[in-house]
Amino acid sequence: MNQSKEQRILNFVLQNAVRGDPCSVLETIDKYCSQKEWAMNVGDEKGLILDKTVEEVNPSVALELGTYCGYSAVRIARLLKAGAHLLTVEFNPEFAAIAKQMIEFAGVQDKVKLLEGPSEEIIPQLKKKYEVDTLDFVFLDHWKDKYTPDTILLQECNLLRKGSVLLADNIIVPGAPEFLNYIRNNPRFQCTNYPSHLEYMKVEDAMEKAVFLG
Ligand SMILES: Cn1cnc(CNC(=O)c2cc(-c3ccc(F)cc3)cc(O)c2O)c1
Ligand SMILES: [Mg+2]
Repeated sequence: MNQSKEQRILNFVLQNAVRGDPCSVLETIDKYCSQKEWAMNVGDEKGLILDKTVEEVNPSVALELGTYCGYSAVRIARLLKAGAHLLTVEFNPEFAAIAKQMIEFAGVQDKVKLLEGPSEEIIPQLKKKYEVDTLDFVFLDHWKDKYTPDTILLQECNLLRKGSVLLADNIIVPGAPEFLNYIRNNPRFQCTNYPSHLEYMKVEDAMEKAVFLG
């Protein structure tokens, strides 16, 4: 059975990156996906916006929705302080299997918990099953039509506190118009737009930061 693109990306990392070196893993994925096969990792340009936001928040508990191959999980985890951790949710079992290996190869597995399943089922379990109190940082990068329902669900489950920071990818491409309308017109969020480009392309994209005001 021929390999998936995601398997080819993982194999390229296993053969070309330095085990235990997250930066090497990120560089190698970006090299493959810019030169050989495009893939929907957040990439190195929007990745810098993600880095700056994570460093500014310095989260103890972070949540990522949409793991894919684990690129942004490695990107976030490499910046977390001792004792901090990232919970990352992936619905697609093939992607989750790739991401698990990517996270372990990068050596950040002690900081990352990969949860496989639909976000709408996992979010209501975070407090009791995963011992989360509140989330300091949330990276939204899954199905774009799930950004809004999942943001509402996070609030309903009391997982956000005053100052919790949401960062959403793909505001322009593929686009999340309903989310943008919801979050920018919601007085409980303070929003900031970060213009950028679609990963590995000259196409315009953007990220949106939304701080929960409590
Ligand atoms: C299958 N699947 C599992 N997770 C997801 C959620 N992610 C996306 O859909 C996603 C899509 C694109 C994109 C795709 C085609 C295109 F022409 C332009 C952009 C870029 C991204 O950064 C994304 O995050 C999809
Ligand atoms: Mg994305």
